[in-house]
Amino acid sequence: MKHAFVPPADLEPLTRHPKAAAPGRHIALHHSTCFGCGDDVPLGLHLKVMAGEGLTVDAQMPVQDWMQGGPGVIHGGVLSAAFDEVMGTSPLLVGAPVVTVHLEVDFAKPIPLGSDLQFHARILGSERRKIYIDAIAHLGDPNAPVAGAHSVFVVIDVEKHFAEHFDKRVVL
Ligand SMILES: CCCCC/C=C\C/C=C\C/C=C\C/C=C\CCCC(=O)SCCNC(=O)CCNC(=O)[C@H](O)C(C)(C)COP(=O)(O)OP(=O)(O)OC[C@H]1O[C@@H](n2cnc3c(N)ncnc32)[C@H](O)[C@@H]1OP(=O)(O)O
Repeated sequence: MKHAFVPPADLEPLTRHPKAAAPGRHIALHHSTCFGCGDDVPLGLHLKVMAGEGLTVDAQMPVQDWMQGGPGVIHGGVLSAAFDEVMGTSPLLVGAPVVTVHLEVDFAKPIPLGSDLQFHARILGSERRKIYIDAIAHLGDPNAPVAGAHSVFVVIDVEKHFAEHFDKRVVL
């Protein structure tokens, strides 16, 4: 798949945290009203990101009617949000809470409503506080991706980062 993003060639390798979720287990450390992964939001992606082998994660998302952009196909922004969630969860494998600073998405094929979209993301490495990640989405054959993404996340101190906004959080 065509893409323009070039990660730095000299990224530091990262290693799995000893307490990281085992391959095949759900990585559950975000909050229940998150648009991407929360169980308590009526309109959300409800993604369950699963630890994979090494520094990889997997997720699956049924493409529902409300996600429509062009007639009969997924909206590019919904797909981008799903990539953000899947990739943003993966640094928990290395014990690092992050926020997104950069996200690029390549749309290779129209993705029909009603399809079962699969995601696979991998951590490429780090440079200081930045973690580079890429991902693909496919409809059953990982060798035939329908979309791809590249991202840069930055490791944060969660309490400090959200201190100013925490009181405005939505609790359902
Ligand atoms: C109780 C509630 C708990 C909630 C917990 C939430 C999250 C964390 C926990 C776990 C994560 C689990 C699951 C997450 C799932 C999904 C993830 C969704 C993530 C999102 O959806 S999150 C929303 C959108 N996100 C933002 O809301 C970020 C806004 N942003 C900032 O808050 C600042 O930007 C900050 C703090 C990130 C950095 O600021 P700073 O002052 O600390 O540091 P600085 O500026 O030096 O940047 C450091 C290095 O990043 C480079 N850098 C900066 N910007 C760049 C860019 N655009 N492209 C390439 N590189 C960039 C610099 O160049 C430098 O690199 P270098 O080291 O090479 O100089």
